[in-house]
Amino acid sequence: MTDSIRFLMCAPDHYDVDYVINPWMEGNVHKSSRDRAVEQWEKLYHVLKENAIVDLVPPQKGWPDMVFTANAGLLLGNTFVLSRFYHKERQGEEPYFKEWFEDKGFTVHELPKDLPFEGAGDALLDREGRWLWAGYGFRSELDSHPLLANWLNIEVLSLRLVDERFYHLDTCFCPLSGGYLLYYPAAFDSYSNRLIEMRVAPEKRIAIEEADAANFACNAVNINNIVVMNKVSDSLKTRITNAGFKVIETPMSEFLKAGGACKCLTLRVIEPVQEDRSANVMVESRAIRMEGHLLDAGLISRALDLIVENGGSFQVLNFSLGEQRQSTSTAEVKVSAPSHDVMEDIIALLIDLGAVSPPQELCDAILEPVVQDGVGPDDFYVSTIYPTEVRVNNQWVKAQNQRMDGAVAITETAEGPVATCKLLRDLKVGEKVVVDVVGIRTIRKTESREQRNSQEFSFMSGSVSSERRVELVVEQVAWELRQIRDRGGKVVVTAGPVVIHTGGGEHLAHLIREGYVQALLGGNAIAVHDMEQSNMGTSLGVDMKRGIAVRGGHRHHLKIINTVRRYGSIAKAVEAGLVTNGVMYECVKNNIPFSLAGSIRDDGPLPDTQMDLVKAQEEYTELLRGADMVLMLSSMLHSIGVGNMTPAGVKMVCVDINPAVVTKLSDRGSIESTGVVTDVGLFLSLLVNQLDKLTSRHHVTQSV
Ligand SMILES: NC(=O)c1ccc[n+]([C@@H]2O[C@H](COP(=O)([O-])OP(=O)(O)OC[C@H]3O[C@@H](n4cnc5c(N)ncnc54)[C@H](O)[C@@H]3O)[C@@H](O)[C@H]2O)c1
Ligand SMILES: NC(=[NH2+])NCCC[C@H](N)C(=O)O
Repeated sequence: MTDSIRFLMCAPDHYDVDYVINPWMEGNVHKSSRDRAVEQWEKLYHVLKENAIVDLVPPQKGWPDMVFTANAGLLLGNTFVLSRFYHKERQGEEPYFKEWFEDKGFTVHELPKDLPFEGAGDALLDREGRWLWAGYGFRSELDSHPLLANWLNIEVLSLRLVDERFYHLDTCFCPLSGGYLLYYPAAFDSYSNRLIEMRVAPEKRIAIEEADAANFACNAVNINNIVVMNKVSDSLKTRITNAGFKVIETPMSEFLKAGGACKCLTLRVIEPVQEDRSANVMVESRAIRMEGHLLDAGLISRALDLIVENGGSFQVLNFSLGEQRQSTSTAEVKVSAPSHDVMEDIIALLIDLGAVSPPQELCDAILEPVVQDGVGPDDFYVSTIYPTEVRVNNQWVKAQNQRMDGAVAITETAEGPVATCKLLRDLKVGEKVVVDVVGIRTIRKTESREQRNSQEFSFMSGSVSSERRVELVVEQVAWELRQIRDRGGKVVVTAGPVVIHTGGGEHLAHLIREGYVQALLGGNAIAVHDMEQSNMGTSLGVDMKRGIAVRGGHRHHLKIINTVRRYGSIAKAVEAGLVTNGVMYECVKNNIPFSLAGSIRDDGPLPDTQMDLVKAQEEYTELLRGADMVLMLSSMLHSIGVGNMTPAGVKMVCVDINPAVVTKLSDRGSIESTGVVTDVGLFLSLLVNQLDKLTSRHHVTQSV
């Protein structure tokens, strides 16, 4: 028996599965055998007693989970942090554990109300006493970690649990003596896995498979070189043995039904204490403020979900609900994250939802100089599609040229600071760039309930519409196109060769001729196949009238490329009468600017195809400037390129037969984007039909 090692246990007199608070209890209510549970508990008790001292806390009727003393609290030296249980089913255990530790002379700390922390179930000391691993995500709140660090004067490393089955840290993580660690990596998020890998050398990590994890192999009691656990696979047993430990198996089937095993049934009362330790925790907290239709637009729930999904936790500090239909609500939320990097990721996402710092915490954006042309500082703020303002010299400055995936550069001018979204390659020495995520806000339109509902109906709120709804979307797009044309607005079309292959070319040509398109973006192929069709009646060698391949037709597109190259440009080929109809013909005849961006697939290319991709991106950006609507027609490559350049506020309609492409393009979190999963030829023909109907109806109305 090792004198210095001491455990606390609680006899299973009142143990049963009475309720469901974890996935293991599901379907097991009153299904565990009392006799077998007692037998298994006794066996564990005796194994431990042979190797350590075991104290007992009296069991209490009505608190069946009190057997799991690991959850009583957390001890270090003479300090005990009492658990604050997440579920009311276990909260009644707290006073009994408190009394026991106070009686024994421990200094007992209690967490604030509503800040759950489930003791040694969720906090495990490195066996050398160097730091404390603390879990969060299900039962314990991240915000409890700074308190643990202070009370216990130790470094706390926060680990996020992501698999409900492993809801307590000790179900999937077991530090062993000699710096070894037995753990199940899939129970943690990637940030936590990186942290574990940074602190525990590869040869000391014993990562286990799901089958052993599901048998609670990590829920083991380690006493020096002994590891006591539920039954374990032979291969894992060999690995643990090879690391110098002796494995003692003891059955735990009855406790598994409540989601616990060996380690849960014990609380180590004497832990190694390192003298030269100091409090340290990487957890950061910041407050944010949100205003708008927080409840009925679902903004607040989106914000809170986003915090949790990205590894943070939150506390709603105050919430004032707008009382009238038109009035807005405000909320102040404290966000906590396990590190600065995670905090930045979360805040950047919240900024996109319109979150700002509360007035008392407002400060200027942090700027760092560009020290090499075309390279930003490491921590640069990545711009999004949303209109963005940065705070410079206590003033909000609106960023110019809003686009996603850029940096925000600040230049001082005589009129004051100017903020511009810039691609990394365009950054210049002498400029300053916004880093971190403070002093940045995005401007979200606050639509009234009615506006939102009608837009949602008409544009389906960024949703992907099914075939039977195509006609409805076509009606809406036609309506928008006509409105934009009539007020002298700008519609940019991006299109791939499928438009021509599906017979949509004549319809797109019609739209251009009728003034519905103000710029065309595409690649080599749309122009090649459009002119092939105009000149030879085929598209990629397929006869467009009969729908069959023409003998030798595969050469057609090369011939047209060759001829246009001889003329020197598409415009010259049109002027010379080589091309007499179609998409490119209408662009030339109606002075509609177009840009053809090159790609690795291109044949030829056509003389107009811009093979310098930086220049092509610039041409695209230029043609997109001031657009009211972008119609994306069956080109994943060019449509995604365009999506990246287009700020929020521009209506985007993406038509593609592949739902994944449509989802990627229309899922911009902005109300203006709509996806249509359908054949592009069919879409264009319906659209032209609808526009004709609208126009004739317009004429009729006028003449009445
Ligand atoms: N001969 C050539 O020079 C040549 C030929 C082909 C492509 N290219 C070039 O390769 C690049 C990529 O071409 P891309 O944009 O066509 O390819 P892409 O794969 O990026 O996009 C094609 C899209 O069309 C969709 N689609 C297929 N059938 C459809 C239908 N019936 N209705 C609606 N959508 C449909 C697909 O789901 C896909 O998303 C472009 O730059 C293009 O110019 C060159
Ligand atoms: N430290 C542990 N993992 N304890 C297991 C606790 C089991 C108990 N039924 C609960 O859900 O709270």
